[in-house]
Amino acid sequence: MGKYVLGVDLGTSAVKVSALDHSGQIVAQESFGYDLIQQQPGYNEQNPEDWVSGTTVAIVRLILTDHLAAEDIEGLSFSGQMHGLVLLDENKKVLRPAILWNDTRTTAQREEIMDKMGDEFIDITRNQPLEGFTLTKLLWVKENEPDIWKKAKYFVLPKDYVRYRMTGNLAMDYSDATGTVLLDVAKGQWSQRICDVFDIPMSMCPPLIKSIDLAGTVTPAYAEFSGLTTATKVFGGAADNAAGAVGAGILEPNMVMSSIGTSGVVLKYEDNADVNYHGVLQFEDHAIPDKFYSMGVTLAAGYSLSWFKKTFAPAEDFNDVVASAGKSTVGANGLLYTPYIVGERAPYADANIRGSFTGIDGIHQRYDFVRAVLEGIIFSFRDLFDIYEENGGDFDTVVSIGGGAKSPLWLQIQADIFNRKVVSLKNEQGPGMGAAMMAATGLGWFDSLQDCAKTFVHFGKEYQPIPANVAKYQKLHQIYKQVYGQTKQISEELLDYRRENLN
Ligand SMILES: Nc1ncnc2c1ncn2[C@@H]1O[C@H](COP(=O)(O)OP(=O)(O)O)[C@@H](O)[C@H]1O
Ligand SMILES: O=C(CO)[C@@H](O)[C@H](O)COP(=O)(O)O
Repeated sequence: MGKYVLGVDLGTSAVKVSALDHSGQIVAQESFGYDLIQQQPGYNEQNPEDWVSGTTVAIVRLILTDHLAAEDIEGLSFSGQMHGLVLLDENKKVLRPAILWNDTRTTAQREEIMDKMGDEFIDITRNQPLEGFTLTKLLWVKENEPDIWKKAKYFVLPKDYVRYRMTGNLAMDYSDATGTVLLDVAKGQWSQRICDVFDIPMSMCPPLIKSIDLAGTVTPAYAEFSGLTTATKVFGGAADNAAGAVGAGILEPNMVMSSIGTSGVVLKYEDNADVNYHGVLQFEDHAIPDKFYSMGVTLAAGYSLSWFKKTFAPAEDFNDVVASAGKSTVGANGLLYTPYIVGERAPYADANIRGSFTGIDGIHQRYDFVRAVLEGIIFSFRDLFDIYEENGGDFDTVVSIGGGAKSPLWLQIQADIFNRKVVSLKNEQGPGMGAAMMAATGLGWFDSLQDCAKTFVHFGKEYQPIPANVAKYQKLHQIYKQVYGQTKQISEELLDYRRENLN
């Protein structure tokens, strides 16, 4: 039996590869960053080759720098940024840069889908056809890039492409397939009806596999490229939020996950598909066979903070900038931020809304702005909690994961705004941990992901809500909720201005 599994977390800002042993300890970790290509407002692309190179560099470093013996790496699996469209030709060569989950150019296609299918679409896929999801991107290419469309023979999602390059086999797991909005969720198959209505050949849809299924072994070519051996087994993996939920131990309905990555997510485990959020929240297949989860997504969570830091504090240490918010007050001395800087997905499915600071006063310091950004992101999560509460959601524990969970101040702000206990993980790598757990379970180290969680998932510090702060944040959230409606028209006019003045 090999000593290690690798969890490959293919994020939007970077790929992080973690090596774990049988006890779930992370023995080594390497990452490699890449950029977004943003050619126009609303456009977000990445080059799939950057994902392959980044993943390979991280694996090479694990072997050469961290001295893991390649033959000890028994298996690996993935957590992948969701929805991004990777189009391949008949030789499985990439046809254009991938169009990502946070790319919102596809409002016309979203409307076209709803005009043609309406509620039938939501009944089949359990989701609205939002700009971020893969089907709208497929239709955009079909309508705007006919030469590329003619050559397109297959589509996959980001981690599926990396897995294909490692194994030579094309596949997609169910958890990511739900996010394409081409899956008939009840039947667990690609939807013939949706493919027919939009004239998409079924042959473009890759074979479906489970997250813990074996997808293949490392090819001789990839072994040479990466230093891995051809004996290493590669397992399906999951959408990053499904993987994050596994890695955060979200395996019971009384727990909720709050993830602050580039995007932000509030996610709830769903035992069955009976609950219906009518597309207001996303509804997805879980990495755990025959289980589901629902979630609401804030498009720019960690991205808001990274944008702020890059723009206003480029030379400073990230931790110092975040910690400076401690010099401000609850409510950032009366400054409010809405994180709609790339549009929003939930609770407002609105590609044209843009962010704002409201209440700027001559007394405000930069640290108040940082605090307002941290709080504004969590107010947007609070909007999602409100939806769960309106639907009878009953939960007492929030597990916080993602890069944002590195900040103790931000974890306390979450506890105060959610008015619930917030726990962090001992290691904040929820999705990477989940990916490694899928490899460990696929290899038979454990009988199930739930069984694996007992050994691999360890909670860290608990943050309890502070009653005086809870009361203040409840008042501020009522004010925050007014900003969307009052900035909607202004945002649209400003976006029109930008589009007219593109150079
Ligand atoms: N020290 C920190 N404190 C708080 N937030 C941080 C810190 N470092 C990074 N972040 C946030 O974490 C986000 C990245 O989280 P991560 O889970 O790695 O994202 P992704 O999977 O999308 O690549 C960044 O956008 C940043 O805002
Ligand atoms: O679009 C979604 C979920 O529907 C995002 O959550 C992406 O899956 C990107 O995740 P991060 O890079 O922020 O982890």
